[in-house]
Parts: sequence; C-alpha cells; structure tokens
Amino acid sequence: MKEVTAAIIINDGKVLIAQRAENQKLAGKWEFPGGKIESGETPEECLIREINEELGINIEVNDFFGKVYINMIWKK
Ligand SMILES: Nc1nc2c([nH]c(=O)n2[C@H]2C[C@H](O)[C@@H](COP(=O)(O)OP(=O)(O)OP(=O)(O)O)O2)c(=O)[nH]1
Repeated sequence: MKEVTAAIIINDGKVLIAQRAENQKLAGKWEFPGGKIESGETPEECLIREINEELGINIEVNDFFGKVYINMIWKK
C-alpha cells in the first residue's frame, strides 16, 4: 500500500489545485499538491517537504481534513 499526503491550501476563499507535469504519471491531471510518504517520515513532514519541492514555499500544517482509501488500477 502506498501512503500519500496532499495539502488543501485556501487563501482569500480560493482553493489551490495544481496540474501534474508532463513527465509525471497521470500527466495533466489536477490534484491537491503533495506526494508519497518516504520511509521514516511523518505525514506532516512529508507534506512540508512535498510542498517545498513542488511549489517552492514553506508551509505550516494546520488542521487534518480526512483520510481516503483508493484502489488504483493503472491503464496504459
Ligand atoms: N498529490 C496528490 N496525489 C494524489 C491525489 N489524489 C490521488 O489519487 N493522488 C495519487 C496520485 C499518485 O498515484 C499519488 C501521488 O504520487 P506522486 O507521484 O505525486 O508522488 P511523489 O511526488 O512522491 O512522486 P515520485 O517521487 O514517486 O515521482 O497519489 C491528490 O489530490 N494529490
């Protein structure tokens, strides 16, 4: 099982969503920015790292929104 974190960033009543890059899996799809939890990392640490890598900003994690389980099947 793969564990992923994603951030819901709200500013001025607008929610930030990001488009996946052309060189990524699911290229062009829209997502809440985030990524996979690495070994030894807490979900919060993962989120801070991913948002810094993807958006170049430093965030503080506030409220936990929720958890979902997805069964993904890849099609080529
Ligand atoms: N970031 C993000 N990922 C999502 C969302 N919904 C959803 O199903 N996913 C899935 C897509 C991917 O299979 C997985 C996130 O993996 P990723 O490829 O973005 O992770 P990563 O940044 O660590 O990438 P990499 O190092 O493996 O290249 O979670 C979402 O809202 N945000």
